Amino acid sequence: MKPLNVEICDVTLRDGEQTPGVSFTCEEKQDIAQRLSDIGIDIIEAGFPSVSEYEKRSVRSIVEMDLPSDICCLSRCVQSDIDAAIDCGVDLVSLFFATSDLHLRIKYKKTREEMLDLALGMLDYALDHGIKVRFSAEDASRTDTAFLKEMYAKGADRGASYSSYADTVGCMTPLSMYETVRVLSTWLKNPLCVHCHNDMGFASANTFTAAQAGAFQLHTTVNGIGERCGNASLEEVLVALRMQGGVDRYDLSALQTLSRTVETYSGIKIAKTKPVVGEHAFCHESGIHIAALIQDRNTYEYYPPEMVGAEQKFILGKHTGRKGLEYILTTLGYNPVPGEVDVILERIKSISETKQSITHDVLLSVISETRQETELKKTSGSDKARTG
Ligand SMILES: CC(=O)SCCNC(=O)CCNC(=O)[C@H](O)C(C)(C)COP(=O)(O)OP(=O)(O)OC[C@H]1O[C@@H](n2cnc3c(N)ncnc32)[C@H](O)[C@@H]1OP(=O)(O)O
Ligand SMILES: O=C(O)CCC(=O)C(=O)O
Repeated sequence: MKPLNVEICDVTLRDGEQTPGVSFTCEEKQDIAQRLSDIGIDIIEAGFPSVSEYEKRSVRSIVEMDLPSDICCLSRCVQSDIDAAIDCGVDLVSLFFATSDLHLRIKYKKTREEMLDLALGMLDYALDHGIKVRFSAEDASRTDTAFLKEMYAKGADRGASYSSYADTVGCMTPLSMYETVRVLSTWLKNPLCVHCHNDMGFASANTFTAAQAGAFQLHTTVNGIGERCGNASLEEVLVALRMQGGVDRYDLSALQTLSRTVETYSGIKIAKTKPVVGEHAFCHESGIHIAALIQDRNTYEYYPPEMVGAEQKFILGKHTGRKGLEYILTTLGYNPVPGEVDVILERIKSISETKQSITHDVLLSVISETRQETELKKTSGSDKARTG
């Protein structure tokens, strides 16, 4: 498979931090940046320096880490925002403005032309100060295509390094994303970036589909955190790139620790069923599945857990089958005698049906209870034989 031609700009430290209630300390941001860089993430969006002095210091401190990744920050089309980005010494600034008529009217009270002129002036200002610019359309997915093309064309002509398309309210579907990105990326003079939100649950799918359609820079956040329903999730996009896009240059084995780190720092709990990093991503209870998995893991695991730094787990419960139970007992060093598995299985199912988890301790007590009963039966059997 010819690998997709893409790079990742991870925006956990900026859009991820816009998750309501989340605020990373400078040290936490540095730790996350280091981990992203270790994975091989191409660009790290370190923050939005105009938010506060502390935020500005945090962005600068990440620049000073001198990581192999390029460092980027966000800026409105406002001179003081660009000055703050320049002061931080970032490699790239994402200079954004909202391009939809709705946002232009409500937020800026300006016409398309007025706002584009203002943005182009700010683009020139940033470029004159030697900083690379991503010229970004906020709410691009609800913007008139002719205006979007005009903005991108004028930005590229002035020297913007990238044109960026934000699905700010997550209104795109994979099909509309494919069609839109195909048109834009074949037409554009500079590489296209996509920034997808998750309001319909399509952020990662839209991002991957955009890559297949020709987008170059993909925006992600760890665990998919971000405004409202979040952004495209780094781990999902990286696994899709590896499994379906032929991209193998990122070190996926660090994804579990990165994900737990961001969970701790952000306080945003990861759903158990979250792809790649959820507690259940490689966890199996169903008897039919385990019976097949113990012969060949490909039957119910699309990619090996080790690839993403995780491990396979078998859980006992209502849905356990005989083969799975036998396998677990043998792995734990118990060699069940004939009939024993059936008794243990029945007990496990009925305990589980009272909503109790079958922890290791519960299993041990079920085993020991069953064994005692088997012993008792044996003894009373031999007593009967003696007396009878
Ligand atoms: C889609 C996105 O994720 S965009 C990023 C959103 N992130 C954030 O807003 C988080 C950080 N924000 C903040 O800390 C603050 O909002 C700040 C520091 C940026 C600005 O604070 P304030 O000066 O108090 O402005 P406030 O937030 O009330 O309003 C936003 C202002 O920015 C203006 N603005 C918004 N986007 C842009 C833009 N791209 N270019 C120029 N101006 C813009 C608005 O028109 C409004 O201007 P006004 O004050 O003249 O009406
Ligand atoms: O394109 C960007 O760099 C920022 C846009 C953004 O965060 C959004 O629209 O959600």
